[in-house]
Amino acid sequence: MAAEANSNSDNLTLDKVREALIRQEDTIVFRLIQRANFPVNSPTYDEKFASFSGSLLQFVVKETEALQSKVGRYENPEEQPFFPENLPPSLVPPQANPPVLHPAAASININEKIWDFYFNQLLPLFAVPGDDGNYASTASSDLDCLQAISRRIHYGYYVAEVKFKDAPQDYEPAIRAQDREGLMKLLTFEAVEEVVKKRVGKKAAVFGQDVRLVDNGNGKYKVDPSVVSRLYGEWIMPLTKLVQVEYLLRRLD
Ligand SMILES: O=C(O)C(=O)C[C@]1(C(=O)O)C=C[C@@H](O)C=C1
Repeated sequence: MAAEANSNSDNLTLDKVREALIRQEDTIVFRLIQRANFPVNSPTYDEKFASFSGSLLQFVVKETEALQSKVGRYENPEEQPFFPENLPPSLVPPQANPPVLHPAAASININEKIWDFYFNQLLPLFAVPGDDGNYASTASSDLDCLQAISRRIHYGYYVAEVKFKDAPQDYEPAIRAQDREGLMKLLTFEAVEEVVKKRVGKKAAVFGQDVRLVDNGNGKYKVDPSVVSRLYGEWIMPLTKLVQVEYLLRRLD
């Protein structure tokens, strides 16, 4: 169950879900700043590292996800693993909260797309070229970024659920017609997207400034605010909308 929204579907409102998305912006911006402390460190991603069967990054992600699965991380619908195959079961008793989401949410995991844009497009925009040898820290920092971004995007389940509950008469015809485009139009609020892009850029400027006692810093940011706005505009919001559409398409099953 979503810790940040509410444990009861009747208490779930669009305002509350949007507040949860706003809080997650802070986490994402801070984690990008953390990752930007290291250069690209490309050996982290070499197809084969030392005696591992894949890269050091894959090893860190798979082993971390296995541990987190045992302690119940993936019992939360918005927490989706990057390597869902063969994850060990949770050893933690399930929570007694009534489910808020349609069970279809469990089958929607778009982490492959997130992995792809993060490593192939985003990372080169905010990590400087170079190699300082800190591969383990780099990999865990990447995983921190990936998990925060993935959680935010899969939070689309709750956004979609609340929109559906607020206006079933608008959504049901498009769902019955399996009309992706129609659903996309219904759930899109361009004015909200513009505000989100501006706000996350501002957060990157505020959180990522160089703080000095004597003067007001050097005007440089740890992560370029325009890259954070772009992250939201090109990837995070479009993929959150994709999760919403996928969820709604199955909402009446
Ligand atoms: O706030 C909403 O209504 C959402 O659906 C979330 C979100 C976003 O990802 O931030 C996505 C689509 C909307 O066009 C606006 C914002």
